[in-house]
Amino acid sequence: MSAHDLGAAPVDAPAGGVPVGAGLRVGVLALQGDVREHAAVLTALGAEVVLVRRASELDAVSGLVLPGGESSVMDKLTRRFGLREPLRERIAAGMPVYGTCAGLILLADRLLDGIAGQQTLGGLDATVRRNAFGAQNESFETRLAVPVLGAEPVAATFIRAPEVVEVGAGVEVLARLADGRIVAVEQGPLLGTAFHPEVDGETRFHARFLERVRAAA
Ligand SMILES: NC(=O)CC[C@H](N)C(=O)O
Repeated sequence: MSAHDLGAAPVDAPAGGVPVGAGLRVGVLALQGDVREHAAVLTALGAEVVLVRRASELDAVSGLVLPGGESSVMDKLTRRFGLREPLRERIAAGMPVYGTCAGLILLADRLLDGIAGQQTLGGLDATVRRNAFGAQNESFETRLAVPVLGAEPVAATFIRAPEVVEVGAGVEVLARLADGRIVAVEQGPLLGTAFHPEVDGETRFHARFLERVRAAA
């Protein structure tokens, strides 16, 4: 499904008719990765979306999505664009953030199997292993139970995905694969998934992120 299709897809407004993102201005870190897909989902949920490439754009948003892509490249680009420290400050100050795949890697306090010198932004008290699924399983789709999102399972696409190998006491595990591996977590305003709901028309994680943004505002 293309970003255009996602943007055009009707999304049911919640009871009462007001979209979950109405009146909220949120960002998508737009240095690299699947920026358009996230922007389309957030727009469909009623939010105003800012593509964040510089600190002044970060200042203008009250929540941020870290997209999928390549975490080592995003790490380098956040430093080159002078975004690393502003991002760390906003995360430390409690800004709601949703990271998918490479974005989850960026959020994690501890990283295994990064490239030499690779850093994360941190904030999420978790250890994440990059490219955790071997060559035969580099990309796969599955349906996942995510009880906090309701009874309907989540369609989850994994693309050279990380896994969460350890979490601190303050982190809630939202979903595991059948083999027990942790693939969705939440710690206060920080939400992370190893997979890509934005490519499957799955909007519930983004809606949950937007609810956090509204609560923090
Ligand atoms: N789909 C993805 O975001 C892949 C993540 C990528 N393997 C990384 O290390 O950042």
